[in-house]
Amino acid sequence: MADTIFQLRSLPFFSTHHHHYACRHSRSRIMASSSTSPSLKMTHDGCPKNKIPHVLSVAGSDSGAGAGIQADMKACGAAGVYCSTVLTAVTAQNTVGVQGVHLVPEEFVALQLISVLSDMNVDVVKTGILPSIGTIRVLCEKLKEFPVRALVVDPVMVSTSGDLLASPATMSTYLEELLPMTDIVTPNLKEASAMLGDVKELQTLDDMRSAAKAIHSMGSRYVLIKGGHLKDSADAVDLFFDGERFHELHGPYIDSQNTHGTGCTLASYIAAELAKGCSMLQAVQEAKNFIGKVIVHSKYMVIGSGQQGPLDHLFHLKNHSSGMIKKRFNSDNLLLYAVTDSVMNKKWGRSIVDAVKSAIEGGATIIQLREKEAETRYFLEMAIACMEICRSRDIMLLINDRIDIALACDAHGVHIGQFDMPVMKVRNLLGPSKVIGVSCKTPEQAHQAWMDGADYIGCGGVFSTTTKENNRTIGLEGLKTVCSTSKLPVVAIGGINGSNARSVMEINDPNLKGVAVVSALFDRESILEETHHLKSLLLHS
Ligand SMILES: Cc1ncc(COP(=O)(O)OP(=O)(O)O)c(N)n1
Ligand SMILES: Cc1nc(C(=O)O)sc1CCOP(=O)(O)O
Ligand SMILES: [Mg+2]
Repeated sequence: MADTIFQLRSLPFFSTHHHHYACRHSRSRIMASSSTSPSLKMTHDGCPKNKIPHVLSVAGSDSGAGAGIQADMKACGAAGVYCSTVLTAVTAQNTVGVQGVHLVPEEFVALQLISVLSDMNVDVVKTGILPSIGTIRVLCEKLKEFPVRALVVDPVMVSTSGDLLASPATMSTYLEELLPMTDIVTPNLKEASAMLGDVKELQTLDDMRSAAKAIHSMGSRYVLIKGGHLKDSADAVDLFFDGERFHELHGPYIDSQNTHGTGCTLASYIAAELAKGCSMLQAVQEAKNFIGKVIVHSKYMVIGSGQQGPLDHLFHLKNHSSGMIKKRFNSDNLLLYAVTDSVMNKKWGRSIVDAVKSAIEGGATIIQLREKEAETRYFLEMAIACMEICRSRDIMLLINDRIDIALACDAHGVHIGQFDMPVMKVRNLLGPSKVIGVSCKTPEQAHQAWMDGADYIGCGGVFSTTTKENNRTIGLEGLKTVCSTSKLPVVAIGGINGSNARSVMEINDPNLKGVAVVSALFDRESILEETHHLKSLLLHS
């Protein structure tokens, strides 16, 4: 306590800087629509200063850096938002478990809160573990003294084994004093049930709806119940309630050991998006997308020997070519994508290998072996021979549909459709360094492919074709729609040839990287000449 008083006296802001915050003292909470409030000041040389979105995390430290303050900082960093921290507890933990907890005295929690809130233009406060009644009260008091735009509460109250971490008295203070100040609370199923007195285990979406209503009536303006562990559901369904309407947020349930800290990360990412000016629903959707991606990217990471590894929040900063980390796919390779066809090769009396050689000589930038008729033994022999050619010419070779052949010949990747093996299963089998392309006709399919960790999208049929039976065409309009929302590079396919390739590229969307062609190259007398001709058209369009 003596140390605390000494520090209060030694801080300069009490007498001189207090007036800066007078304008922030009326609490403006996050509304259903977006809002930003950049407060620009000038530097001494007349340049405008940028107000950086700022989240304050009031939470515990995790020495293993999977959860707690450390996860919060990384999640905010990934969202491009500044994160300051007030520690409420220090834990000794790793991937095996929690070995010890040391609570930070509430006077010192108060001092940290004053230090940050009085000086640093905090937009949004996010809470994690609040281990005592005193800590909860100190936080409520300081938030009244230094209002912020939003309060995001992650109610860390139930351990993964199901034990209640908060005493009944602490829980009451939480519900009666903190929840009415809360903009969004993000319990998982067990926490939601604990908040409601543990009278019922939440098992269905209907249970989640009733719980969300009850928690909303306790004072939180928005409620997000995370249904990650909901029984009998293949999806990870979260339920968002805004006081009037429910929104179900669906995402694939991703089977991974590296999920420690997902709750902290989700709440922090919501806080970060709010700090940037998103509406509450947008913030929740962005956070859900981020969590899905980060779990996929963290799946193969090995840190620690325990059951629950951490997430790799900053995966997008990495560009390694090591086997462990995903190789970056150069989308320029999609410019002229040559897709083989065994029926056409038979018709013209040539082997797959000769067809591939000619296409590469003519200027194809990537090859796909699409051999619907070929027997497995022959297909594998041809694929191995084609891989040798492609490796020597530094051209990628992908296999259509057949994950087994891709594995056996160590192809650069695969192309799969909506009815082939699911992307995430393929990723499990091939590992992070292989390229996965997915056929998509709609923005929803393209979004899913991105969420699942695909590398590019094949979009078509742009025009009608006899190469693929019963293929629905989407036209140039359909191609434009997919390209305009896609987060992945796109290659157009279906009926593309020398007379229409320009019109395809002229939709002029930066996501459209090239055209994939079968018959206009392989159902012709000279593959080399046709490829060469199409390549020069593409280079000059
Ligand atoms: C580049 C590219 N785009 C789309 C497809 C079509 O794949 P899919 O929908 O799986 O159909 P099949 O090719 O298997 O008949 C593709 N092969 N390549
Ligand atoms: C293999 C394939 N996939 C399509 C899709 O729409 O996803 S269209 C198609 C056939 C493309 O052959 P061609 O260039 O001869 O028209
Ligand atoms: Mg297929």
